[in-house]
Amino acid sequence: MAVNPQAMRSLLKVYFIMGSTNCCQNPENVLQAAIKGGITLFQFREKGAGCLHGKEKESLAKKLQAICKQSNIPFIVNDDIELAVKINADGVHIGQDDEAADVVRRKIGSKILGVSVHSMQEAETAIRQGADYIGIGPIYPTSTKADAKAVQGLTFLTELRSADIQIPVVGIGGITSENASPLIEAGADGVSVISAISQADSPEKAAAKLYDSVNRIMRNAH
Ligand SMILES: Cc1ncc(COP(=O)(O)OP(=O)(O)O)c(N)n1
Ligand SMILES: Cc1ncsc1CCOP(=O)(O)O
Ligand SMILES: [Mg+2]
Repeated sequence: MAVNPQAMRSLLKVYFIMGSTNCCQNPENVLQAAIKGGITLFQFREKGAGCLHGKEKESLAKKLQAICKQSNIPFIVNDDIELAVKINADGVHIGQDDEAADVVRRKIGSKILGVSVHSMQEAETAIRQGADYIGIGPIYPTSTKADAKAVQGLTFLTELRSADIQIPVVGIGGITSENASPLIEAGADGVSVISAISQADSPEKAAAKLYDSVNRIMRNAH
């Protein structure tokens, strides 16, 4: 763990994830609008059919990183550890099909490390290997990730919190401002979304709605 858990929890409240293939508009405009709406953390996830590679990917990453920097929003890179180190991103997010968390921790030093987990065993390993937060999902059905695991609802999150596992947790998969409430009530520190913001007519309003609902639920639930 490299980041203070309380600081990490605040960053996870509204965690926006996006790559060029998720947007119907210019990705830089979408990110700028999402930041205006109140997102607390950003992940660059350049993945899927038609995504950018090599220099083009790096160039978009740097543009989005600069936008985040202006507003003090930490910039996380999905999967691509080399890129994260090269451009000095604030952190990385990896899953179970990516490099092992302890190997990644050694490569990134004190940057933020997020790990996707789907079971108690994976959660315990991620914690032991130095994760700052864990991502769990898909909570609800999603059409954004073709190879997503089975929908898990709130079962695993509830199991984690009942076992008194305190690591910062963010939920992912099909989350919107309308269905975020049970997730926060079950102990998540925030929501991570792709389409709820990137595909919205107004990414700014969508981000603001998510921010308001997460904060309202937190005031009542925690
Ligand atoms: C916050 C967050 N949680 C989960 C994921 C999914 O990661 P992974 O399982 O490695 O799948 P890909 O995103 O790499 O397709 C995530 N990216 N972010
Ligand atoms: C990357 C990822 N991992 C599990 S579900 C998912 C996609 C989330 O996208 P959306 O918020 O559009 O459902
Ligand atoms: Mg991954």
